[in-house]
Amino acid sequence: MRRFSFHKGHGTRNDFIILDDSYGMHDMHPEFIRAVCDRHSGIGADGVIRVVRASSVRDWDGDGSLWFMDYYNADGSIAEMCGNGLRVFARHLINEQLVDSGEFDVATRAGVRKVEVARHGLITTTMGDATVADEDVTVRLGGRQWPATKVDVGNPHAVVFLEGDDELEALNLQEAPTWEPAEAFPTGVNVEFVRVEAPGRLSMRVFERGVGETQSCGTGVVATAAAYRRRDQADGSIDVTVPGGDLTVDFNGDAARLTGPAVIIGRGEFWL
Ligand SMILES: N[C@@H](CCC[C@H](N)C(=O)O)C(=O)O
Repeated sequence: MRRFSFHKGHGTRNDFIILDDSYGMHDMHPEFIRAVCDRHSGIGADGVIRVVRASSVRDWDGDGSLWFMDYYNADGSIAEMCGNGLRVFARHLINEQLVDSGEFDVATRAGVRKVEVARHGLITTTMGDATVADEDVTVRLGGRQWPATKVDVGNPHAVVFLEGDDELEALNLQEAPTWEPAEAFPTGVNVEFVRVEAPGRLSMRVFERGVGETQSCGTGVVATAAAYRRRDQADGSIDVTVPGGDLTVDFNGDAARLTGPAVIIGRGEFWL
């Protein structure tokens, strides 16, 4: 039997198991990830975040003194980036005194991201460039289809704008959306469904690659805001409401920043 300790946290109810593994000794096998993320027989989470020193990450050739956010989806797949996970990771580093101020850099597979903890408790992170493609793709779900904007936030997104009043709530996201052309997203995609509530105010639901419907997706919120900016030529910060809460995105050119809450809810020990 293997025993390990963990923390659990969430950002707008996108929830994560956090494993401290400074020197990269833990075996992050997909079967292990699936077992701990199982909501019936495991701890239950949308993903696992391993807290590891960048110098212990084989493919990392940047600043080795940083902490690296090693992110896995609940199905065991690796993702390049997780926006909500980054804030939860930052909160954990602060709580565990692994950083010595409220402003620090974090290494991720999508590059280095900056964290700023505000006095009122919200956390702002840089999210890199949100790159909106010129060509739309098609998303299908439940016998319907929509044009979708393809956005890269380090990880892949397809953003669908819905027009009808109750359409967002009526979607059945127990079913996985599909997309065309298949080559547009060779490693899968996160699909966001969006309603514009007012200028600069959006509501969104998401079907995450490697998980299914989640209560929130930080990179999805950034992708949605970037697609909205392009569609409506909008300026200024953009507020996005997801089932799990509220997040705000602002841009400097294509460079996005995401602000929202992050909470550590407890810690425990798991036997496998
Ligand atoms: N929930 C995350 C995104 C996690 C990764 C995603 N499912 C993927 O596979 O790209 C977020 O908050 O950004």
